[in-house]
Amino acid sequence: MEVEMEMRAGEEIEIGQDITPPLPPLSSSLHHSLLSSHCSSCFSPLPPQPFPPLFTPTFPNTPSSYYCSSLCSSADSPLHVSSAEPYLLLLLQSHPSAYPNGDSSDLRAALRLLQSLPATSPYPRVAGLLTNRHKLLHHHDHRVRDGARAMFLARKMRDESPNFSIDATIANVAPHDAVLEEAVLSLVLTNAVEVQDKTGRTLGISVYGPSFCWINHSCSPNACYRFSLMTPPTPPCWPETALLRIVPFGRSSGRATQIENGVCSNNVLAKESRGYGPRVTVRSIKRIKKGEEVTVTYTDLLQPKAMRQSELWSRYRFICSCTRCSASPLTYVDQALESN
Ligand SMILES: C[S@@+](CC[C@H](N)C(=O)[O-])C[C@H]1O[C@@H](n2cnc3c(N)ncnc32)[C@H](O)[C@@H]1O
Repeated sequence: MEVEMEMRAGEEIEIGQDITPPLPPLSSSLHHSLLSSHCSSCFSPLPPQPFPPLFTPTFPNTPSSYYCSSLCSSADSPLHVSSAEPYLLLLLQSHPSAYPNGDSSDLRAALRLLQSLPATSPYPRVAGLLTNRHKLLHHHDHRVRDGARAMFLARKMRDESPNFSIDATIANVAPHDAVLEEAVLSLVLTNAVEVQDKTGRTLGISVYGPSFCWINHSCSPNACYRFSLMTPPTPPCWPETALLRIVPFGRSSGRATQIENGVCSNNVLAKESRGYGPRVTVRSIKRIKKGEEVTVTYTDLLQPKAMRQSELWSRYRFICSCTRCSASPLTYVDQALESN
């Protein structure tokens, strides 16, 4: 039976309080267009050129990862290479039709996650995180099919290196070869958040553990989140339970039950978390009673209801039924947004 996860307040929470510690990402990746201007490890802008090469790209004249310091390079470049990212970037450069989406950040975050996952990962959850693979594929989601195929090809090229031929590799992919890649890419599309700097500029995406990813959406949320960009060496990794003021609940057949073991012991990837990269902290924006569900928004709340719903459907394939969306007549705020 499928269990849906949610997070609830474990204690009374006043407005404007941090309710999680700064949580490190399981996987993150810069947006494709920022690869040559920002550090792939800490996401900060690269110093002006020329700066000493800190990492030699696998393929010359192909987009790659660059780093602002030798610490960032030694923290991140082994995963960049072992996850098959250089092969994906080479593939997308020479065969852009392999993933017409343009931005490769979701595929790269998924490749990195795949590299650090335990070999036996159960479906429909991987490391506790919902994949939503069936739901996304059921709605003919080409992002998942095309993206998983590109990920599969990149991993195959890495494994066959140096004897691969891109054209021969593409021709030899069978329709059901990329099931694992489909699951992990679906997980990224379902759970990743856009990382923004202090000015609100979007830098890339990150996937966090269950303490963050089990928080559901509401168009009238009681919490928000912010990022802190961390340069290695970072302060010691917070145990996920330190300062964690929210507790996980599993809902099946409408009934919600608290998950006894807490988040940390359920999080098989907690030990694998990179410790560097953008950390996320959740903060209350309303008073939250003990036992009340904690929610954030997955969409721009300054849009009319129809646009919010359409965005949530096209990205996540769910219809929001929060109090604001089901209010009839429309709330005062929604009336004002509709008339603009
Ligand atoms: C980041 S996960 C949130 C945790 C998720 N409920 C779980 O069981 O792991 C995002 C997914 O949760 C579900 N979800 C989140 N907010 C929702 C809402 N307000 N109504 C219905 N489904 C929601 C959707 O399936 C969405 O793709």
